[in-house]
Amino acid sequence: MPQEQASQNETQTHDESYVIGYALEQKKIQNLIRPSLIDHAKKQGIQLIPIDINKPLIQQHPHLRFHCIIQKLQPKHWNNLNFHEYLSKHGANTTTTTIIIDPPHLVQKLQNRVSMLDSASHLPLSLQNATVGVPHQVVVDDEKKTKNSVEEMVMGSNLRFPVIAKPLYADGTMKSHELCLVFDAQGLRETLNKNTAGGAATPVVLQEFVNHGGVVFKVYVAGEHVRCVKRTSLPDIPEDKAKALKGTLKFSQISNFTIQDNNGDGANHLSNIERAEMPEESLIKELARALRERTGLNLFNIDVIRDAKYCTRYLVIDINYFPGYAKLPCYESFITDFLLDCVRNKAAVVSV
Ligand SMILES: O=P(O)(O)O[C@@H]1[C@@H](OP(=O)(O)O)[C@H](OP(=O)(O)O)[C@H](O)[C@H](OP(=O)(O)O)[C@H]1OP(=O)(O)O
Ligand SMILES: Nc1ncnc2c1ncn2[C@@H]1O[C@H](COP(=O)(O)OP(=O)(O)O)[C@@H](O)[C@H]1O
Ligand SMILES: [Mg+2]
Ligand SMILES: [Mg+2]
Repeated sequence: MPQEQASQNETQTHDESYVIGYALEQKKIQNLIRPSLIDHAKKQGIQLIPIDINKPLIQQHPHLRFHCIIQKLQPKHWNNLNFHEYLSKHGANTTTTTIIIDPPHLVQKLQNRVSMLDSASHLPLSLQNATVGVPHQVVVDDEKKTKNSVEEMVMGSNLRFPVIAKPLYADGTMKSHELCLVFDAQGLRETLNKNTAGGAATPVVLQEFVNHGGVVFKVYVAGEHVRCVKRTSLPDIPEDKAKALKGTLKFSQISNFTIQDNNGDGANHLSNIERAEMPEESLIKELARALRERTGLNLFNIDVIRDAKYCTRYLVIDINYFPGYAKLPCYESFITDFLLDCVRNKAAVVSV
């Protein structure tokens, strides 16, 4: 594009300007609301305004009308803000509707690793070869723990070692990201025993561990906008090695690590990440669309792995509400385009 035209586009004035509020915790604001996003949004006619999550919205910015509000909140903050009071003034029955993205009762379903994956099971995807499912899993709560031996839990649920133990509640706490690979019955006994060092508090889900080439595909969704990136994951465990492994291995947020593969011969080889082929774009798009429909949500990402044994078998292992979009290249336009859709084409979004 010629430079003149480019700068003309950048300084282009907008017939309409939109006010979008963000109700987020401080850490999230620092990660997401960077000057580059504020600038990009501004050029598209969007003003991004911080909302104090500790007091009622009705008491804030009395001279502004919010076209849309994005949020990632704990229940106490949701109560503090009292959106309902605000909406009764600026909501659906008035001429100045404020859209709030997304409803908390739907977000809540992603905070439990069973209801989270329910939305991804038996997906109505029509693709030539590929299938998308969820790994086999079982919940262990205190009652189950006292009534069943660990052997019964595993065998009776058609699971086999290794399994991954994950806290049932994915509520954003550090603990909810503390996972554990469990290699044998003794390891599981230790994992389920809170009183031992490294023991996980129940309820936990025990999930089938699936070899997948050490790469997780993260599918970021913002309304109709979808992007998929590759990230580091757990390495494969060959079957013969798995039989010899004992005990447990704790890990946390492994996809945030960058691992340089080195085969031990001093030479740098292509990493698993570089080697891994991306899933077909049509699959990613259909998956995102189906999950938007199933969850009723706009802002989430999906962790997907591809079975190393059957390369057309994909598994959804995690769905996160309002993830770290700033890790995406050019996330500024990704977020801004979604916000523009919200305010221009209200029918395309689901709100409170
Ligand atoms: O902080 P980031 O950028 O690592 O984002 C986290 C996400 O990382 P991702 O974008 O999937 O790589 C992260 O995804 P994972 O669970 O690690 O797959 C969560 O969404 C996390 O939110 P919460 O702690 O579960 O409430 C997200 O944390 P918050 O930014 O919402 O605190
Ligand atoms: N069933 C599974 N089989 C193989 N690896 C898994 C499985 N579930 C999770 N993992 C690995 O563990 C990581 C974290 O698990 P995940 O369910 O996404 O928890 P979190 O919410 O903490 O991100 C994944 O990114 C992946 O690397
Ligand atoms: Mg994850
Ligand atoms: Mg998660």
